[in-house]
Amino acid sequence: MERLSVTAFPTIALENVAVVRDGRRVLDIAGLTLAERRIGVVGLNGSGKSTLLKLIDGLVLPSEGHVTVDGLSTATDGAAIRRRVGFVFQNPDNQVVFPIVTDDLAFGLKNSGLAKAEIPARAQAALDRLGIGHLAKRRIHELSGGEKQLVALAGVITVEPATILFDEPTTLLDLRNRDRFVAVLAGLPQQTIIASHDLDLIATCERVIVIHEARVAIDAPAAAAIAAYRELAR
Ligand SMILES: Nc1ncnc2c1ncn2[C@@H]1O[C@H](COP(=O)(O)OP(=O)(O)OP(=O)(O)O)[C@@H](O)[C@H]1O
Repeated sequence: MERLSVTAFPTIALENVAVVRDGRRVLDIAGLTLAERRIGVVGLNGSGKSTLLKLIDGLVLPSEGHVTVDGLSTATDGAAIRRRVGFVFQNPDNQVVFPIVTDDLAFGLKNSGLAKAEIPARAQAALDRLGIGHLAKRRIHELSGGEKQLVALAGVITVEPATILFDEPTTLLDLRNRDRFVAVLAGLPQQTIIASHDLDLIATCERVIVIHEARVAIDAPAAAAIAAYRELAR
């Protein structure tokens, strides 16, 4: 059963943003507004994709310029933004804290404002939604990579963010788990922004941004953006 109803997607805006590291501009974006449901981000290694995602939820702050989510600034409203914007990392081991699946999800809900008694049901509902309700009492470190990735996604879904950022979500998955994860992702009602080298996954996005040498080189519907990226990558 669908728990979430997302009617309008947040507006993410980057204005004159630069991220400078060791004197080098590792991301340099004059202006970018993101409001579509499914947005893909592609680019060569080191082009700046992860940095872009981390800017959006304030894990990285801009050295210059401003990043806002529905008018909230990552510089001053990071905590409020992270309640609206969830992040699924490439390696699920980086985002699980507790050994047992339900305990980990419950931990994520500690500051959600939910009554303590409601937390287990909310956690179970997120697992059920992803078809992994049977993993609730399992030890996370004994799960397969694909199962762990789904548990990490369940942990993000429980807090019902309006936007979910995915950084290389399928690279650790075998073909079966990848296909399962991609199917789950396609059914999410949230705004999703996906950085990936998996061009079949990127092809499912309505808008695709190609980052090249720290800048937005192409911003187009998926087919055109992927074709242009293939040319760029030659
Ligand atoms: N804290 C930092 N200090 C120095 N350089 C950094 C730092 N963070 C990122 N960089 C550099 O910024 C550039 C962009 O990194 P980023 O992780 O955003 O790239 P990416 O496009 O996600 O790459 P990949 O496809 O390899 O994951 C890289 O050259 C990286 O080395």
